[in-house]
Amino acid sequence: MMQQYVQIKAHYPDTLVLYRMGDFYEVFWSDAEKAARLLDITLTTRGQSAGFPVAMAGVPFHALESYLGRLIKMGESVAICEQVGEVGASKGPVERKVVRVVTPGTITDSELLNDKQEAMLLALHTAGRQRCGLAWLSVTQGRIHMAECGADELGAWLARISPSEVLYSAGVTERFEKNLYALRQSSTFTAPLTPRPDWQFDSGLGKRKLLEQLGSANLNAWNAEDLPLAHAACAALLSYAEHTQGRALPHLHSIQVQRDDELIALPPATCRNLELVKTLRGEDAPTLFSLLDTCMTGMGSRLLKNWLLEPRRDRSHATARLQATQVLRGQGSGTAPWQTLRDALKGVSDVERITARTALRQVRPRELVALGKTLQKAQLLARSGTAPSAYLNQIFADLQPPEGCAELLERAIQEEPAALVRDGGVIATGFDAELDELRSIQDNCDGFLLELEAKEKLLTSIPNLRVQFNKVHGFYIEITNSYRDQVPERYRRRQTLKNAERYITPELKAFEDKALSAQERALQREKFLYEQLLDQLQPHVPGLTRVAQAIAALDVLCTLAERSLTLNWCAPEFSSLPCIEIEAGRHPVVEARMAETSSGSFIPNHTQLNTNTRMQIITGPNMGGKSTYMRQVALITLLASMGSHVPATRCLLGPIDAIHTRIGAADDLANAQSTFMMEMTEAAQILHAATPHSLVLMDEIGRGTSTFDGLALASGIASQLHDKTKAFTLFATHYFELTDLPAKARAAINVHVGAAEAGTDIVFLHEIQPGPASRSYGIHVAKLAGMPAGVLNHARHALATLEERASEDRLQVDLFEAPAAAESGPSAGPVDAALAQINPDALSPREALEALYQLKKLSQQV
Ligand SMILES: Nc1ncnc2c1ncn2[C@@H]1O[C@H](COP(=O)(O)OP(=O)(O)OP(=O)(O)O)[C@@H](O)[C@H]1O
Repeated sequence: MMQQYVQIKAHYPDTLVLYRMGDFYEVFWSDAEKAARLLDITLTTRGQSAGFPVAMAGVPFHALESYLGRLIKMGESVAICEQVGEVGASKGPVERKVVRVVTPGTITDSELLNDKQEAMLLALHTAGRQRCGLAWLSVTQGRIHMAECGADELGAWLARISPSEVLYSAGVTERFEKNLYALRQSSTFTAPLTPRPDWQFDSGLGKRKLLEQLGSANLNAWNAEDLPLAHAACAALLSYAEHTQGRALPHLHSIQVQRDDELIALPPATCRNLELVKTLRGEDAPTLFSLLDTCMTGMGSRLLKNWLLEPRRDRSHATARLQATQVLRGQGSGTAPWQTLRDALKGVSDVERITARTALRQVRPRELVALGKTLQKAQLLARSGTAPSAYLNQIFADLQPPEGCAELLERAIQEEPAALVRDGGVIATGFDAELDELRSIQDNCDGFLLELEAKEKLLTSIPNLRVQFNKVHGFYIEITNSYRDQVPERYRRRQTLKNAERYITPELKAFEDKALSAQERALQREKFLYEQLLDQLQPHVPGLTRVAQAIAALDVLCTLAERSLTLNWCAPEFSSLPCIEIEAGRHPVVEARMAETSSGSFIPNHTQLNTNTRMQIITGPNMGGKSTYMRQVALITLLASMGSHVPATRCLLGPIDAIHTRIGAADDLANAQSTFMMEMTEAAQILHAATPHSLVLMDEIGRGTSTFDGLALASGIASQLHDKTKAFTLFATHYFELTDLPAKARAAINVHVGAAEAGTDIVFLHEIQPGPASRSYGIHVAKLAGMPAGVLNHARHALATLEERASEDRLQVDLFEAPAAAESGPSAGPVDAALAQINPDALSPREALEALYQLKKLSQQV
């Protein structure tokens, strides 16, 4: 048996192999030590191998799911090795096989999956330094996603996709691998990284696999022909997914190509700072997603998250969603359409995951019952009639279940089947004549025997004749010796006892054959019928996927309608001219929190950004509401772009290509970056990436260093954003000197958050008002924070002295004066000069070598 184990384990060197032995899954040697450590189970030893005791640990088979869940959460992969042969059918150990490998990115078990979250498996390919190919899929969805991006954008893609497992080629450069681990350490993504053999990342192989998967001659229909790097990633992705499932994935029949210029870029910092799906502390609520997600189904929640994190630059999707939401909101009288539809969506099963599990032949009987019921509901919903929204009509059309599927499920599966097929009691009565007969034999066994006994008594006139059964001899008719001579010819003797003889008749023998194996055969028959049912369901898989998508979309649209009404949001409008115009905008999450805790009402604020005003310099006291205001503009922009209503009374939005944020500074100790370094890195990334169609939030840039350095850098960054980048910019600062910028910069204005003084106290008005703030109120805020009176007194005194000296010494410094010349790199030396003279294409090998010697000589002289 250990030989068999070692052979199996050799194929899964980096995976915990759970080896089925009777009622336990056992792990051996280093796997046992690891499992004992991770799961806190007892480590024992048994027997010896090469003179050493064999370490082993085990978990009971019925508790597998819970142990699996814990291992997967810890990022482990597990190979499940089952007994597949008949016990005792051959010499030696019963045949065993790894039936599936469960990894964090390829889980399909409903118990292990999060309802609201897709488990994405992502493969990553890089050739050269510049470009990366990405391919990702959720095994429980029917779609492969592909993209190619610049190496510097990889972090943003990984943050947005948020994979559960990342595959990369074992042949990548050390530098690339280091970068990847650095991204993970900086929490850009949290998934385990799994290296795969280099040869699996083959572009040609990937394309062939895709064509095979889609049953198509080319990839033009999906606009996916020209993506060799993504194809290479796809090859590894599909190989791994198939390897873990132990079979092909027939339900993957569409691809979606994402191009970087199609989506509104939401870099990792933006997702984090705007608290879209996680709070800054890493919790699930309160976030924008937790506020929005009142979906009735897991499918809806997952799609909503997708819409939120993948807003498109093109407004057609958003417009269609808004139109549909408008219809669902109703006219204000009677029950609104969204309410009726939501009621119907209650209790709907996860068709998407059940469909995937059907395609993978892992589906459980009860899931199929739930699927059948949902399809009946979907059929009713599909008849909801026509609506003045093309998108809604398409959804209603897509809700029509595949022909005959619901009926097949209803006929085939019992209403309340056993949890597992192996327990029997799954296939419905009336579905299969042979199964019904086998079951009736079991049910009627006693009746038959009594009937037979009465009949034989009558025929033979033997009053104490008895029909009986025992495990060794099976069925028999027992006749005491006193009636021996009345035994008819047709009786065959089976066994002789002291006082009696036991007989069998052809009729009883036939019954015995049937009855003895009836239970076993019924079970076999059920398994066979279940497999046959799965075969019959396979052609319905594409149709079922379509129904799943329609349910999810309907759920999200009803949710958006409900949220817009409950939270009193308005429909945004889109413009082709650059602008972000918001009337009475609110921060949705802060407002909801305030309503929840009854801590006053949120003060709405207007925002006017257009070609004339591209930048707001925002000043005002700490706690005044600067960050809240800036974030609310970004959140409203994002909500509108995904096709949701927005917390405002009016919103007009022009084209947007990215939302960049530089807010607060969390120390990145893990990556040994100081607060200031991180602040500058993020600001530099924004200056490189932003365009005139981007929205940029800069909160207190420069505060992480000395006042002069910080002020100088902040003014440089503000000027660059205004003059060169020309992005829509909200620039909050405590440097009053920056309020001089609008005097010079045509498209910048000053605004401030209002505050009123009441003696030594301060009242925050949270209102954005035109012009710069008059003062900073830092000491007032410190008082509010409970700073000791001694410190406050000291500070007031120091402040007065500082202010006095500053006004005496104040030099007329013009922060925004253009520098004499752009700072160039280090001055060019003789080596650079010599290098500049060289044209590599024009050199012979000999000349090249000569040039190299010369350069070396020059460099030694420097
Ligand atoms: N418009 C508003 N209406 C009501 N309350 C608000 C509003 N804006 C902000 N607040 C409240 O004020 C608090 C502080 O706001 P915020 O963090 O935006 O201030 P800030 O000016 O950015 O402060 P700092 O400069 O210290 O970062 C918020 O937590 C919120 O409770």
